Amino acid sequence: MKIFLTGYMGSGKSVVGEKLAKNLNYKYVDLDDQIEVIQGKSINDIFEDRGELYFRKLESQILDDILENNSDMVISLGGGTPCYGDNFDRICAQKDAKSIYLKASIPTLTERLFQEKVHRPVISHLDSRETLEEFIRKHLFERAYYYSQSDITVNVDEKEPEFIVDQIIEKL
Ligand SMILES: Nc1ncnc2c1ncn2[C@@H]1O[C@H](COP(=O)(O)OP(=O)(O)O)[C@@H](O)[C@H]1O
Ligand SMILES: O=C(O)C1=C[C@@H](OP(=O)(O)O)[C@@H](O)[C@H](O)C1
Ligand SMILES: [Mg+2]
Repeated sequence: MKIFLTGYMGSGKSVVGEKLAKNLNYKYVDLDDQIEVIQGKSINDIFEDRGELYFRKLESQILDDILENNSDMVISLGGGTPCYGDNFDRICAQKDAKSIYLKASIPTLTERLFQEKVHRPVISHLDSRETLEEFIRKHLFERAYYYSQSDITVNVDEKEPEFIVDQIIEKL
């Protein structure tokens, strides 16, 4: 089975995904890490040198490779992956797969992303906590349309990653 983690930046897809894969003894793929390895560049540098559109094309191509692979695996998507092109339709069309939305509140996302925005080119220009929060509010409003079509939703606020893993396994 393939398990896709969806959700906004900072919702914990990478942290939870890795632990979930260990727990299930599944292969683990972080889509962003794959892109960085294949390109030999950080996500920031890809955005800066080639632009977001180029990044979105890579993201979609690597998703194709994952969809063609038949191993059991947990895949941490990027926050934008389900929201571009037909990526989410292709994920939904995959046999023996489940998508899981890690749902975090705006205050939780703002708190986490304010510490880590330098690694995320989509938000790195937002200087204050207030502008970041306002951006997240609008952006999440658009993107939640996609995330909420996932098979399973798990609320992640104030929960340890290990507890979230247990909840996912229970819901699966
Ligand atoms: N359940 C959690 N509780 C506390 N901190 C978390 C939790 N999940 C993720 N984090 C922290 O939030 C930040 C973003 O997590 P990450 O897994 O990179 O999110 P994503 O891949 O969805 O962008 C990291 O610093 C991570 O350690
Ligand atoms: O939401 C987005 O558009 C993005 C999310 C990032 O992944 P995380 O959600 O793991 O931070 C990464 O793919 C890139 O910076 C763009
Ligand atoms: Mg991530």
